[in-house]
Amino acid sequence: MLEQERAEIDQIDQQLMPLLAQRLQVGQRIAAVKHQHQLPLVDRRREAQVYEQIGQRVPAEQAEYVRTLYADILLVSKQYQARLIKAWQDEADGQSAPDADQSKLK
Ligand SMILES: C=C(O[C@@H]1C=C(C(=O)O)C=C[C@H]1O)C(=O)O
Repeated sequence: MLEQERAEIDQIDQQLMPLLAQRLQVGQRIAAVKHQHQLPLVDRRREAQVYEQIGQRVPAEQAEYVRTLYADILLVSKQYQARLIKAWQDEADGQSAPDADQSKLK
């Protein structure tokens, strides 16, 4: 019982997990550009495009669930980028302690 379905889910996860890691990896490159050019971390217009694509790619009855999943994917994506940018900034500032200089906190 359920072996077949769980094997299917395992196969899907096998594709999905590396793709999620790859997505974060591309985010790392985007973060580097944002750091280099002092661009804001969050881009709401781009996020709206991502959510819009869900409506085009997912059956209507599942779109709401996929949107919820993407809210987490985007959140983690931004957390990851924020951590990278902070580390690069600290490096550029000479490894100052995180709260040693309040003026550097965003
Ligand atoms: C990856 C980016 O950074 C943020 C994260 C996004 C994402 O994970 O899709 C989209 C927009 C930004 O808020 C980006 O700017 O493209």
